[in-house]
Amino acid sequence: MRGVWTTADVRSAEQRLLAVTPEGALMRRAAYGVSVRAAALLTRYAGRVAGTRVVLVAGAGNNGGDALWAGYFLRRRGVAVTAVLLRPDSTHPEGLAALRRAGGRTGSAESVDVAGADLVIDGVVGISARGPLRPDAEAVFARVSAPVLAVDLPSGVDPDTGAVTGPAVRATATVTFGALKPVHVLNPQDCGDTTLVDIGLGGELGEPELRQLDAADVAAAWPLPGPADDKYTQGVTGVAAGSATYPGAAVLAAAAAVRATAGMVRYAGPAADVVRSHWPEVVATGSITDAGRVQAWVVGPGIGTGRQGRDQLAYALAQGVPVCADADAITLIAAHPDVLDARDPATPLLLTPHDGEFARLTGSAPGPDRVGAVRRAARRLGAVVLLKGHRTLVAEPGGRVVVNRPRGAWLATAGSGDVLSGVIGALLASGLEPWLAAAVGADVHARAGELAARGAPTSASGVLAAIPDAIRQARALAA
Ligand SMILES: NC(=O)C1=CN([C@@H]2O[C@H](COP(=O)(O)OP(=O)(O)OC[C@H]3O[C@@H](n4cnc5c(N)ncnc54)[C@H](OP(=O)(O)O)[C@@H]3O)[C@@H](O)[C@H]2O)[C@@H](O)CC1
Ligand SMILES: Nc1ncnc2c1ncn2[C@@H]1O[C@H](COP(=O)(O)OP(=O)(O)O)[C@@H](O)[C@H]1O
Ligand SMILES: [K+]
Repeated sequence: MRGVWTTADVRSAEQRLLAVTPEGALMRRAAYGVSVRAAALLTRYAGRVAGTRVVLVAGAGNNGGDALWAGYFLRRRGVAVTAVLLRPDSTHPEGLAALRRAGGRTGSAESVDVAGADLVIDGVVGISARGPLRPDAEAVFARVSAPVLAVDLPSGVDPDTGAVTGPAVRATATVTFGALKPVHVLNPQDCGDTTLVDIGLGGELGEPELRQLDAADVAAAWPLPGPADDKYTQGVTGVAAGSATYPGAAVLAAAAAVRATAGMVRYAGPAADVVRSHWPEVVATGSITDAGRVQAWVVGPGIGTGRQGRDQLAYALAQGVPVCADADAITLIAAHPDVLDARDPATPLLLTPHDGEFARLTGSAPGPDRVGAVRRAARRLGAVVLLKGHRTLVAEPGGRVVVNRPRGAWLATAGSGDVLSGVIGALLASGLEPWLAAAVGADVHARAGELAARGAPTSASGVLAAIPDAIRQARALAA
């Protein structure tokens, strides 16, 4: 798992490291990393490094200092460097002196030929950023047509939430230092391709704010049958979904559970005939009370919000096995919180709302601080909460949050959420703890979306069919 730390965590870790590091060493290390990435971008976009033109946009603090020092290193590679000083009176003095010493020039926003640059380096503001770009910086970036390399993070984007509430830099690439910050994983669109430069912060960082799974984490967690296994030992998934009018949700959720693991899948509900006709390996019954034993229940997709759905949910919650409550089950819990009384508090509960369901469940939309919102909801509900969206967030009551890596927006298609709940249900049935089940399920779901699409729109059935390839992909990358 990769960690992601808040700006407050990074700042205090930097303070501890600064105390034992020679003056200016960290900044030069950081800036050298920026210059290396800048040279790679120049090679890619201008075909060469020496003889190109780079414009630095430097603000008042150390972020500007990094940019100026990066300019110093680029000068040594034959690049013509000009810095726009947004706050000439409070520009980082050592960085400015170094740039000048190396033959770099400076100018005002009006005098520098920003439009003629081969690359622009954004050193306006870093982890001390508050709010959007101010008008002077906004005016400079309005004239930029070259690729932009952001120092630490794209200025104007909130470092801790990734939210954009006004003018902001949209970077081609970002070089960050010491640790990934939330902006890099919550707003990859504005960061572009992010590289992390090691400045020796590792030992100073505590618990991360967010985590990201690697293929190795997914491969290690994914249940595979072993020599001693049979269809029961791998966990039986129960799916209570769909209705006579809407059998699709039932078919998709049950089929996703079939695709995800090798054990057995039971379906219970009014779409039993349809499910059976599409997926003969599913053991289907009309009523949840006749379903037989399972090791986890998925309940909710397409069950409706009436009496029947409520009874199914209450029954599933009373069985003493983990429950993944999705779609209508979430709406039912929001409308009748007492339905949760049927659950033994020790029985894991996992909720998978989209934004609308989240608002119903908690009384307010997630808002710009999605991590804070999902973390609070998990704590209050005593459940794992998976908040859907372009980036899926999974929080557990103890506060740990995983953010998945979006792989395009292919999953924005009807029924793909039903597929996700089936996958997660199968993982719960196999015995994975709910937080990990939701996180690795979301990862494979996103991989399946990308594999199904291969550059053209896909559908929930396409995502479903690609689940085995998604699992193979994670395992191959981890090998
Ligand atoms: N510490 C270390 O060891 C290392 C640190 N490193 C580097 O230092 C960076 C942090 O530097 P920092 O703390 O000096 O602040 P920084 O982000 O440059 O902001 C400066 C000032 O900008 C202003 N400002 C705020 N919002 C704004 C906005 N929206 N638009 C425009 N201006 C805005 C605000 O001042 P104000 O104008 O509000 O008085 C603020 O004080 C970090 O990101 C990394 O790049 C690396 O070298 C590695 C080693
Ligand atoms: N723009 C997007 N980019 C990536 N994933 C998305 C996007 N929009 C939705 N998704 C994903 O697609 C799934 C949709 O689920 P849901 O809203 O329950 O739809 P449905 O009810 O039609 O199945 C979720 O896993 C969600 O995270
Ligand atoms: K920046």
